[in-house]
Amino acid sequence: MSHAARLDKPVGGETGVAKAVCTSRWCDYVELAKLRITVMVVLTAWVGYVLAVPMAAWDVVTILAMTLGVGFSCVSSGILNQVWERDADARMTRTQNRPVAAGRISVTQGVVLGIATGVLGVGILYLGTTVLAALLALATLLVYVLIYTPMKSLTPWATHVGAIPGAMPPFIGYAAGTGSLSADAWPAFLILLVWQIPHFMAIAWLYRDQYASAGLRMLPSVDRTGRRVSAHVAVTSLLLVGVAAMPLFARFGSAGLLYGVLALGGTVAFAAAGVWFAARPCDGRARVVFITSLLYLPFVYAILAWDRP
Ligand code: HEM
Ligand SMILES: CC(C)=CCC/C(C)=C/CC/C(C)=C/COP(=O)(O)OP(=O)(O)O
Repeated sequence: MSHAARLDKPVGGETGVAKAVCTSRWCDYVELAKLRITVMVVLTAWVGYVLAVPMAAWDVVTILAMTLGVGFSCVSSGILNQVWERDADARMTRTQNRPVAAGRISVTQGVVLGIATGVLGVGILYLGTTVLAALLALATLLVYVLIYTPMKSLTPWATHVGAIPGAMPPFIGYAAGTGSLSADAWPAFLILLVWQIPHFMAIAWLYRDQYASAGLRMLPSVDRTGRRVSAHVAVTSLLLVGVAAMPLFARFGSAGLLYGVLALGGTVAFAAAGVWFAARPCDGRARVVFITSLLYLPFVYAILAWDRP
């Protein structure tokens, strides 16, 4: 069979963000790597580095090693997750075309690629940045693959556990720059930690039937009334405003007026979307929260990185 790219009609998915279906070998590798999420993860690590190191002291080799190290570690976590979840993935329309679930990449290939990229990522961080950055990346990888992934079929609290590795990349970037962590690294971690709950509850609301039929116990799949989903989204949306205000205080980074106006304004707008969804959960509102979440994170992180004292 030819390995030329075949672009079928885009699959919109319930989130409304269209994705092309592509069945060439290279598309398989790109999909295996979860490239879109990896790009976002690397960007959040960069912000951690920028918060840690003044521009005059930026080191190109460290930045390159951090980029490759975090990138490969994230790719590894995505591959091992897809190997582990291949049966559940095969039962959901959203994920059934993933290369391992669809059998285009074998389990052995997946395990080899997953371990190789993980060793490469953590190794590059160790050799090219700091021991702490490498250890944090290793812990992130292990928690995501060995704790979060199997927890998804057991309890809706898996999401809150998964949010911890999801929020680690800014810490890894900070540690790559300084070899340590201090108070001004915390807001970037906490913003990302709290942001993930509305981000994912919106997605899980839209895919609640698919998650249920795949045996994954996401909150919207087990809470059919939506009351607990509403509570989680409302509380975390409001909490996000609190953690996003932290950088304005001297101890946590002394961000300036630009951050105070634009980033906090953006946070209030995102929180308002979350509260609006929580007031009456429905697909339309969930789609707005999901799309706003993807716009909000790079926006607020860019201002956090830019508006330094
Ligand atoms: C508990 C944590 C998280 C969960 C369970 C989660 C889950 C998901 C899921 C299932 C999608 C796919 C939606 C679709 O198929 O339409 C998605 C999309 C996305 N997520 Fe998350 N996510 C989490 C954390 C993060 C983090 C930490 C980042 C980056 C810093 C991130 C970035 C993205 C991006 C960029 C997309 C859109 C692109 C794509 O669909 O591949 N997510 N998320
Ligand atoms: C340095 C390093 C290792 C970084 C990795 C950071 C990381 C773990 C990001 C992803 C966060 C997350 C829980 C995504 C959802 O996975 P899912 O399995 O619920 O999504 P799926 O259903 O689409 O597979």
